[in-house]
Amino acid sequence: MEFDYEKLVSATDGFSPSRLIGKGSHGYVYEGLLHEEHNKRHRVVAIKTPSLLSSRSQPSSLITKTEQMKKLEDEISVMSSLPYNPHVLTFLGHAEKRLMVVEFMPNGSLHQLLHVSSATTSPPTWLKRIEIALKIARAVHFLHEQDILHRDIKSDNILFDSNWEPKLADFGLAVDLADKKVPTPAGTIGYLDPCYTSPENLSAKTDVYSYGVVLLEIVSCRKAIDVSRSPASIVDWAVPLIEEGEIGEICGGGSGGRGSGVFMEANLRLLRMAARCVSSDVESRPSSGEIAAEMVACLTEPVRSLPLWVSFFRGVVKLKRRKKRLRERMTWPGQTCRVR
Ligand SMILES: Nc1ncnc2c1ncn2[C@@H]1O[C@H](COP(=O)(O)OP(=O)(O)OP(=O)(O)O)[C@@H](O)[C@H]1O
Repeated sequence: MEFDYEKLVSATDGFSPSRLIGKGSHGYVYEGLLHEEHNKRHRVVAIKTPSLLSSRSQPSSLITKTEQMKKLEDEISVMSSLPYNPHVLTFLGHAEKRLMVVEFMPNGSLHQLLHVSSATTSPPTWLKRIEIALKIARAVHFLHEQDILHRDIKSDNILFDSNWEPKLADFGLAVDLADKKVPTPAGTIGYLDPCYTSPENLSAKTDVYSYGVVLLEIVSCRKAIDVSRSPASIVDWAVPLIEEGEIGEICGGGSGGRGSGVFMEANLRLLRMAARCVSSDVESRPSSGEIAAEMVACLTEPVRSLPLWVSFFRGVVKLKRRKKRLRERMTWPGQTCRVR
């Protein structure tokens, strides 16, 4: 959808600092209030601009301006080509390819949820976290099916909507393989595939590496790079532990899955897959489709072992009832009988 440029400017009160949500390396994101003619309602959206368009931004060099405009144009082009997917940030439109309108995500990022909020509150339960991982695996698989590579999968780029549904966002580095352009390697340190050293090395497995890092982050609640620890890289820390089968330390970070028996088997499978994702042998990494399927299997694993628990508890309840009935039958007025 094409928006009127001036309408978007006024939706942000002229790029008012009070509407600024955040700053990226190439642009600013504002909260905008759009008046929708068809239903006479207001809708909150997020509006992304190259930072030079913001009235209070520092003057930029010509190269930087061109680069910023180009990056946003590319992002608009990729996002507008995508069909709707519930796990991908929804593109709503643009104005002159200089402003991009997307759905507003009011609940912050996965990075905040795992690493910032956890300073005051405990991180989400194991099940919740693995559900997030599954949804993002589906988002990546969806993109790969459309021949799109994201190139910047990280917990900062997984945002939560008003229902706390996670969505993959920030397509600033995304590449449409149909365009046959080979961009120079780019990404975020800590998530960037070390095998992606030249443009020709780019493949879907580059995204798989970054996803593997996010999965390690989700399971362990440890940052991708944590300079206060040794080794600082989550990959260098977790992979040897996974190879030795010592996953207790990795799973100890969050609540609800601390190596407890029911989840242990699922955690082991998840972590083995994460280790395959970040393998230096690119060919041995799973495809995004395989990841999504394995995630489903891991999520159903604890549920499959539930019948065992359920029948155990049913057995205990039945036994208690039987004892109670027996006690009632064997008890006469003035006489007690002990049934163990
Ligand atoms: N649709 C949205 N709703 C709410 N907040 C958003 C939305 N999109 C981005 N943000 C927030 O705005 C900030 C800037 O986002 P943006 O995608 O431009 O850059 P980034 O991911 O921080 O950086 P970079 O582009 O350098 O990777 C981030 O804090 C992000 O969480």
